[in-house]
Amino acid sequence: MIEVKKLTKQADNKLILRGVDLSINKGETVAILGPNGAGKSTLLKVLATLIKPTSGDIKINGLELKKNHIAIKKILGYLPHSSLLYDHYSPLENLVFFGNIYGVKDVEKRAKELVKEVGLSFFLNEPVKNFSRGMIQRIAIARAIVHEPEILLLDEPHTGLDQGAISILNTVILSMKKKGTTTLMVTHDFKQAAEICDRIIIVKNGKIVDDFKIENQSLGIVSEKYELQVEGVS
Ligand SMILES: Nc1ncnc2c1ncn2[C@@H]1O[C@H](COP(=O)(O)OP(=O)(O)OP(=O)(O)O)[C@@H](O)[C@H]1O
Repeated sequence: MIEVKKLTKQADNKLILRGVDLSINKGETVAILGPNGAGKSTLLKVLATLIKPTSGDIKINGLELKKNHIAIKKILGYLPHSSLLYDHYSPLENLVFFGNIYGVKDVEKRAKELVKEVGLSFFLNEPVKNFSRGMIQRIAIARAIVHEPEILLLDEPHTGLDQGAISILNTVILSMKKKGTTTLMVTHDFKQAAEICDRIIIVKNGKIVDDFKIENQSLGIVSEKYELQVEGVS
């Protein structure tokens, strides 16, 4: 459960988030859409405890973010724009390294399973520096879920992935959803948002301007509402 009240974020005299109120239930898969510069990544970074809000309250699983960021970090999986991987390490070494930080049990077994899940077993021991952007993104996704987080925060997860990898990622997100994981996903890809999310939030100028549930993977409704809110087309 994520509860955000009157959240603002200011940087360099610019108000990036202007009073965000948001409540997300356990197990929901939520897409955050919006134009460039709307504040989507900033919202995700605040929730990921990477940057501090200027004002407002955030509670995650009933814990206040301000006071409990270490406990909260353990239940979060965050995929930023950059992969956070070590270039000279292989996928196995990277995942074992990050798994150990989170105290993952049988970490080598878990790492190998994840590399298989993202379809890169053949490259298990190759240094990541030799990988393509899409391959790096696959391992970055594995890194974000190595500790089986309760909450997944994904910043443009589909970017750079080929069709095969997109379907692997969607399978990973949906299978985590079945286990009760809550996912927030910033994306520009309406098709993927409609396909795997059950709720859409539209952010514009640092505010939530629409928040609705979708059923039956309805891409049409997503595009229609986005155009209405962001491009002012009715
Ligand atoms: N640390 C910072 N200092 C100053 N301005 C910042 C900072 N971080 C972000 N901004 C500005 O805040 C605005 C929102 O940035 P953010 O990255 O959250 O947007 P976004 O909605 O994720 O955009 P995109 O779709 O392009 O990734 C942008 O104008 C950005 O330049």
